[in-house]
Amino acid sequence: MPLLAIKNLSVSFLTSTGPFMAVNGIDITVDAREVLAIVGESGSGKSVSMLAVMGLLPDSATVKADSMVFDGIDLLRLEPKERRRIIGRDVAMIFQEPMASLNPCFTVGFQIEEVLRVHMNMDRSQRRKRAIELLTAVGIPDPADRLKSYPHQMSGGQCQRVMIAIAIACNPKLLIADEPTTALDVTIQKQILDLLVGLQQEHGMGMIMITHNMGVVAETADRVVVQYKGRKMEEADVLSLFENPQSNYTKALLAALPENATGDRLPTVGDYQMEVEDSTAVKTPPLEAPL
Ligand SMILES: Nc1ncnc2c1ncn2[C@@H]1O[C@H](COP(=O)(O)OP(=O)(O)OP(=O)(O)O)[C@@H](O)[C@H]1O
Repeated sequence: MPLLAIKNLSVSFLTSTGPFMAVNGIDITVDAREVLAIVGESGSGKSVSMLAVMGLLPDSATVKADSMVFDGIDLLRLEPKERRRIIGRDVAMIFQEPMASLNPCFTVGFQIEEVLRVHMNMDRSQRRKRAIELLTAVGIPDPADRLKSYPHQMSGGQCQRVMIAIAIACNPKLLIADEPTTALDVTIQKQILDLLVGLQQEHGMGMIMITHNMGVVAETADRVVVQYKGRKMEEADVLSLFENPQSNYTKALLAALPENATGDRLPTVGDYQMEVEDSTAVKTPPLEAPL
């Protein structure tokens, strides 16, 4: 049984110009201990799909799905309070902007301990001990001292490490990482990816890695879902996707990698004249790389 199985997820937003369909009939599964990457360009509905699982979308969103089963329980059939209890403890999410995700008014120690207080029912000394353990696990030196730091006293990479510490604080079964390295310096990105994959393996978590970066997919994923304009274009294990992509959109994403450039300029996804008619049909594109 998969850890998470979503069937036929759709999300639409009420906007001033009428309803806007951000996610359109997507199925997603991830197994325990598996890393699933959801890849696609900006606006393809990657974040919205996962925010729907977390129950974090605004009131203007309408979420529909046939089922959304996590660890054997259909989240759609739970009372909001019960759903929040499961989601906060067993499913954790980290976001692109670590500085924006942490509260600037509280020390990182307070913010880590708050999660432990709410979800793990630990007393003060247990929380402090666990917070030090967590900062050690995410590679922050002098953890006992750093607990007293405010987010602005730490670098972007360190803040992302703190966010990861908060995310794994309750030993979640599933970790959703939404573009966790995009806002970071290139030299730090690899360290954070390695940290995430290391923790995923050590703790046996399932992980969903949302990214627009095929390099990140290659580094981290076992399996990949490719999304475009709210629809699933392709799903494959990572090797098959890179060696034998089926959809033209995936081919376009791969062709746009700098190492695959063949002409004077990089091809763009637009060069492949994407036309989405239904979740599987994409018109045959001109596949030669542009000159
Ligand atoms: N609250 C909202 N109201 C209206 N439209 C929204 C809202 N949130 C997201 N959208 C739209 O839904 C679509 C999908 O957004 P989403 O953030 O999931 O894209 P994404 O693939 O994760 O891209 P990115 O990597 O840029 O975050 C976008 O067109 C976005 O503008």
